Amino acid sequence: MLRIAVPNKGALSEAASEILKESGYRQRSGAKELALVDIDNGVEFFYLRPRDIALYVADGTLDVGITGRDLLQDSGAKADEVRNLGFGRSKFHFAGPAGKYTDLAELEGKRIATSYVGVVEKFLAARGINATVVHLDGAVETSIQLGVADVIADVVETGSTLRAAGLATFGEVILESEAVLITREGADHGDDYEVFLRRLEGVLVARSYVMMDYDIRADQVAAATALTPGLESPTVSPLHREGWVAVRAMVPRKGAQRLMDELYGIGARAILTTDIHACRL
Ligand SMILES: Nc1ncnc2c1ncn2[C@@H]1O[C@H](COP(=O)(O)OP(=O)(O)OP(=O)(O)O)[C@@H](O)[C@H]1O
Ligand SMILES: O=P(O)(O)OC[C@H]1O[C@H](OP(=O)(O)OP(=O)(O)O)[C@H](O)[C@@H]1O
Ligand SMILES: [Mg+2]
Repeated sequence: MLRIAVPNKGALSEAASEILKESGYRQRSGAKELALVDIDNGVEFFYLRPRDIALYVADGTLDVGITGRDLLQDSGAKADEVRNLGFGRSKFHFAGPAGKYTDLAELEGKRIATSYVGVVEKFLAARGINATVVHLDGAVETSIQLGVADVIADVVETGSTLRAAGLATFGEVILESEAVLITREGADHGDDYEVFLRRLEGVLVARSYVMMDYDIRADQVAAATALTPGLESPTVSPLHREGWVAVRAMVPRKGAQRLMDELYGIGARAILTTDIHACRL
């Protein structure tokens, strides 16, 4: 059986279970369930802290896992990213009292509070900056007010937690993160793994593409299909109306509205987009 680690709590947990459900796998019915066997699909799921998942996967205890890129890098575990999953996006930043810091060189000699000691120490070493790293489990924004740190290094999503604490980021983004699928380097997990990957890929493509249909005059087909080339090639079917054809192609969801405007501009009519729920390419 393929053994898969899924975040049990936190920012990645719900979205991870959601994508697995969309991919046709059983998921647990309550947060207290720690493991679940999906016999029909030959897969066993283990619900674990996202921070621990890379370690289980790297040592071969589990075959595949969903975790955050930042957590994977922080752990230093020898697991590989197989696929980015498009949710749980965040940026890792240094931050201090608003207006007080502008440059990362100012970190020299400071006390830096973080839950991501691995990421921060690697960054400081690469820049040759000497600073003291203070390890906290969470709520790091409060540590400055409480006097245990001068600056923090943390995950920023909307920025509202920083603002509420009177803090602001400074310097460049240290790391752009999102949920990723990880596995052990060089591992061969067999057919159930290949099916798992194809199913996930199908859902990810379905999320980022829409199906577009439109009617157009036959003499404009070349121009229109240049705009909507599809994945393999667009379907062009005759219409009852003389000199017109119907075209069907998958197009990226992002930019679909602009594409509809352009198609309309070259004479296409009855332009429709519809969601795709799953696919195999
Ligand atoms: N708003 C967010 N807050 C925290 N982590 C986020 C956020 N958005 C995305 N993430 C990502 O989620 C992962 C952190 O997961 P984790 O479960 O440790 O977070 P958490 O929400 O802080 O959970 P908890 O605090 O309940 O332990 C990281 O990969 C991080 O980049
Ligand atoms: O930019 P934002 O949208 O405000 O999100 C980022 C905040 O969310 C997370 O905290 P969480 O709620 O997980 O609490 P924790 O620090 O105790 O883990 C993270 O550590 C930041 O504090
Ligand atoms: Mg947290």
